[in-house]
Amino acid sequence: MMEFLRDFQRMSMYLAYNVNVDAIVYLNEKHIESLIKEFGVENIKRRIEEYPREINEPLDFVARLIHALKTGKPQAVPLVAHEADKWFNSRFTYDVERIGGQVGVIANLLANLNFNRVIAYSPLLGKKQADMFVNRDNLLYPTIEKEKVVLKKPLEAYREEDPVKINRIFEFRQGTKFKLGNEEIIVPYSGRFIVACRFEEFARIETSPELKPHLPEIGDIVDGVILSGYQGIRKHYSDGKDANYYLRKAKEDIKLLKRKKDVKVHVEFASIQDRELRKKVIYNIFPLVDSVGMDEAEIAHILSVLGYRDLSDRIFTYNRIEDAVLGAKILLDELNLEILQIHTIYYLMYITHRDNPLSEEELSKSLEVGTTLAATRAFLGDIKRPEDVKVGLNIPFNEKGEFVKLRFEEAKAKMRTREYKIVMIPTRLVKKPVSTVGLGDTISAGAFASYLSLLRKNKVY
Ligand SMILES: Nc1ncnc2c1ncn2[C@@H]1O[C@H](COP(=O)(O)OP(=O)(O)O)[C@@H](O)[C@H]1O
Ligand SMILES: O=P(O)(O)OC[C@H]1O[C@](O)(CO)[C@@H](O)[C@@H]1O
Ligand SMILES: [Mg+2]
Repeated sequence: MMEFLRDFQRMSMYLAYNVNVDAIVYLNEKHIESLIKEFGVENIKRRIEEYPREINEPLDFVARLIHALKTGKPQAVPLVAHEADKWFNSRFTYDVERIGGQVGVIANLLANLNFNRVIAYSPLLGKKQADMFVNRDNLLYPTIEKEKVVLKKPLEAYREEDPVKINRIFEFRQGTKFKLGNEEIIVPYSGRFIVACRFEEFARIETSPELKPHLPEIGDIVDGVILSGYQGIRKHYSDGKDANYYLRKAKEDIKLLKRKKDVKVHVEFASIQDRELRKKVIYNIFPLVDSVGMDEAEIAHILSVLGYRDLSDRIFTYNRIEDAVLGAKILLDELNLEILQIHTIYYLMYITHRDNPLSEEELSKSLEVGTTLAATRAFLGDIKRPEDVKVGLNIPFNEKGEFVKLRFEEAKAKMRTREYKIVMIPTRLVKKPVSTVGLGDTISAGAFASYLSLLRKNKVY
């Protein structure tokens, strides 16, 4: 771990596109019971059956939240109605506000780990968001002056008029018990439910036309790129633009970043409820990038739109390791990724093609960086300096670890895996995490950065 931390100080990373404020509520039994009382058991059950993919009114939220609590899976559902947005403010008081979005979470993490340089871009940068970035010399926002890139601290670069996006995060904990009519529900795993604000003003996920021509030089000066935020694209915009337009722009960005130097690009996937949009993002973006990270709910969602509905349902319902391995093989092959990383509550997994230059041992080490950082953040709430990571190193691997390893070996023995390298490690799991939102982003950033560092060591990058 420590050798990676040293290496990180020589590395630079470019991040785009999403930064927001996460307004967090720690859900307790009282909150849930009072929502059920207010909206009525039958209404909620009916709405769960209808499975709304957007929040147009509060009942949509309550239904999807209760559904998420039953499965214990991480979920994010878009909020599209302004009325419902107001309801959240009147109905909940938020326990904490912190920086969110893959770019927000990862930028602060890498800057605090003393990366040489973290260039964090998002099309909008309001004051509140600029304030939430750590104020350090190695965390910079790209601006353009006299047609040249000038990297500035976010606090010197924000635009007063830019709106600030607020997502509502509901943190739930394993073992929380409540009744839905006669049904007793016990939340099986801890996690977060995200009400992702999707108003049009926040949905223009793109690089500004001024910055865009400079992406080749940015790609050239960094060691890696982490992209996310495609989940915020809409199908249609009021000016006639559509998802195809923004995805074409997104593809251009990746090609530009790789133009001067074939810099490795990681995409951190996030939940996309709309099946058509999800499919578009997968088919447009994944084939252009080297590495993708996601959680177990997201791989199930992806497999479902790629036509593997049974497998998808099995992953969602039974959490079996052989299903996750099979799903990962399908994804790696169909989209021809260099490396795919899946994080779940009990284990992390990498799958690559057999010819990947890293050994399975090295790949495992890279995953360990991911889970150690996540455990540190789960325990402390934040990682403020490299030394904090010692805390994560003292968190034991979870108690299902041995079982996970056994099932993984069994799955490998049963399946055709010769063409791949597949490694799995148990997670270091914090019993009472400060919060869980952003832990996946943390894992992926640590795993990708250490993957790059190992490629470097092997002189293949
Ligand atoms: N209490 C915990 N301690 C350590 N790691 C955790 C804990 N809870 C969750 N994690 C890790 O964080 C991951 C969450 O990832 P994800 O669902 O992508 O979250 P997000 O998108 O909010 O970053 C889990 O798969 C698990 O590996
Ligand atoms: O999809 P959006 O609205 O960009 O938000 C991403 C969400 O995912 C997270 O980055 C966690 O992965 C949250 O911090 C954030 O609320
Ligand atoms: Mg995630």
